[in-house]
Amino acid sequence: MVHDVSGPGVLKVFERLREQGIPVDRLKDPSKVWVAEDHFVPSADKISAENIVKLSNFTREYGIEKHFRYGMGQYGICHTLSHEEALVLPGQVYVGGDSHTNTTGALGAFACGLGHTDVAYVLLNGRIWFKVPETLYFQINGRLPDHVMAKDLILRIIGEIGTDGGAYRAMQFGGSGVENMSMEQRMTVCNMSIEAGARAGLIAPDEKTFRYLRGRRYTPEDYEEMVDAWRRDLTTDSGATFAKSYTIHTDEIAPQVSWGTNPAMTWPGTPITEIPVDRVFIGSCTNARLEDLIDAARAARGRRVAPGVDAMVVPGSQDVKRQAEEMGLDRVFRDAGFEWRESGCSMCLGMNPDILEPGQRCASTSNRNFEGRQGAGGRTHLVSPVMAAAAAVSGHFVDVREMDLN
Ligand SMILES: CC(C)[C@H](C(=O)O)[C@@H](O)C(=O)O
Ligand code: SF4
Repeated sequence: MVHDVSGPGVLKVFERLREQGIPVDRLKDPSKVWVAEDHFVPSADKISAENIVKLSNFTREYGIEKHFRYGMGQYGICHTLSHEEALVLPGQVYVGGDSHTNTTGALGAFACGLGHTDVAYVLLNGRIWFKVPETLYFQINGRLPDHVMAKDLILRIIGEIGTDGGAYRAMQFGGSGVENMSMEQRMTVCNMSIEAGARAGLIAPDEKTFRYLRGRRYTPEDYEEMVDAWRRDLTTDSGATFAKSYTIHTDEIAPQVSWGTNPAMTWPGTPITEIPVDRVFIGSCTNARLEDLIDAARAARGRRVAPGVDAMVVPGSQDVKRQAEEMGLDRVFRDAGFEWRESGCSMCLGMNPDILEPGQRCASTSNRNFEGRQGAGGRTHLVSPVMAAAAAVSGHFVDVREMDLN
């Protein structure tokens, strides 16, 4: 997978190879390649327009058919499309020109992000070299308490092990807590494994996974036979050894609000209700799937965005948007004063016009609170969708467990 940032980056690598006389006139297998336009949107500036032209030329020249174009039918964030369109299947090795490619480990694929040079290599050769990572195993027991979401669980885990706690390891999640999670929640967990430095996030596929991938646009014709093989082969070996194992009881998890400028900093010791917010962003590859929007709507329904707060909802894909609209969620958000937008990365990163102004503080369902991530001089607090919506209607952070949710 390449998108509107990594695609043009890969093409630069192609140019350099061409200068050195290395042939780059055909890809190993264009049917295994797909392209998304998500990072620069919404944007009408020169660089983004040029990048979209480069991507279009690229897919035409190399015969790539799976190109999800901004503004046309189904499009959105690459890590939402990869699942919704069944572009990746359990047991596959999937690489993408984006660090959150880890998300797709939730399907039981070995999925990870690569730099432009490595992506170029894969496109041309159909293979890549990996040092097999050691595995950290997270045994999650129980069921997430009311109002506590997968985002809270993964923020809590990263808070515990640190942003290098998973460095070049696979973080595997299992146990009843994971079995009880929906596919969408599992994606949130694997998505943020990269924030602990992990090479991959991984969840063994189960009946939920198989059901989820059935009947999608790129679900293969012999899918049921594949499922039979996966049921047999893609389970955790009983004698598996892990570099380290952790046990987490879901009832210990509380709603989280990140503090500071990396996703491991979650415990400020300041009452969250004393922290006012200026902006609220419900979106990104971490938390903009249908279930996330349903959860956020529980805090928005029948309420109003607090005066002075600017809040927006950016569905992860146009299919998510359409399904949410069929459920009337757009009305819930709009009536409450949220903006309801077209899909893309939007305010997750400061690469398009959706940015914080200096000094603004944002409750964001995204995954990175690095300095200036959402705009120079802005401050980001990472939260779950329901915590973000609750902050929007309250004007400051609140503990959703104390709220009357609809
Ligand atoms: C722009 C892109 C290459 C980058 C990434 O790889 O993660 C972006 O998606 C991000 O979240 O920072
Ligand atoms: S939504 Fe954010 S984290 Fe995800 S791919 Fe886009 S910019 Fe990266």
